[in-house]
Amino acid sequence: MELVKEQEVLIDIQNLTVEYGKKKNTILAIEDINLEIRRGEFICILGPSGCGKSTLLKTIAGYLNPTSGRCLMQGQPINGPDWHRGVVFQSPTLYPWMSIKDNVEFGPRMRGLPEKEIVEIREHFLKQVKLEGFEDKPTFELSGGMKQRVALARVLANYPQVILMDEPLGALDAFTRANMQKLIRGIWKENNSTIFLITHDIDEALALGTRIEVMSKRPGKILREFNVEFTNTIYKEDSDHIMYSEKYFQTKKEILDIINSQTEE
Ligand SMILES: Nc1ncnc2c1ncn2[C@@H]1O[C@H](COP(=O)(O)OP(=O)(O)OP(=O)(O)O)[C@@H](O)[C@H]1O
Repeated sequence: MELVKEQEVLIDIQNLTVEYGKKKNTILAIEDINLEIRRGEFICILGPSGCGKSTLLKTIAGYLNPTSGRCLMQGQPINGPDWHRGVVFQSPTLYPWMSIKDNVEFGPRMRGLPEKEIVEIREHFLKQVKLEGFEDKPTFELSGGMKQRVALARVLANYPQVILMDEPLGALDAFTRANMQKLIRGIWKENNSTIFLITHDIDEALALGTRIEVMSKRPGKILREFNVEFTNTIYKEDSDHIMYSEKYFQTKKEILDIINSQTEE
């Protein structure tokens, strides 16, 4: 943990409150959130349904403005979406008429990179998400897991400073989900990425995160923070065999108790 503390703060959220609507019809979604995201962290957000997790992510992405408080990236207020924060949603937002190749090349092409570099980036990231050989397939033909891998490659191709994921695996079957978790962990490690991921699945947060933030019911506040490192120990080296520890089950129960306390009337 000491090492992480020395890393640069990429996102600095200070007393963030976000409301929807105007005047009498406002909905207070999140209230007074303070959170720092440091380079290399894998932050997982858990909380009851409707507590404001997506609102927090959308504010970091720059889609929503703070009602009060601040959301800074490398010291500068976030004023709108940009390539430094790549977003992966539950339903992959791909261009369905385009091939996998064109979807992944889209960002680098928009940034005006030379053709040779665009091809290198595309080949590198399609290999990383294990889709080499599928370049020319149109994306409407793909399974849910494949689409999500294209969405991930498309975000990675922009070399974002932070990757924001809003329940990226929520719509996948259990088997594909487990494979995708492994893939995301591998990419995070290999690229030394910084990831902020929303999930409803405590096991997913425990298996991936280096820090878990548990939110209250709406208006969402951060109730507890858990520094965890099961992501580095949970898999036996070079195998798919998962090793759960006493500490794992203890932490899971603590988180479950907090979330249950927020959903009981
Ligand atoms: N555009 C909007 N206008 C008004 N209210 C909204 C809007 N978007 C979200 N909300 C409300 O704000 C609250 C927080 O929503 P948000 O989607 O951030 O929660 P969440 O924790 O991500 O939900 P879930 O777990 O169900 O995905 C909810 O009560 C929701 O109904």
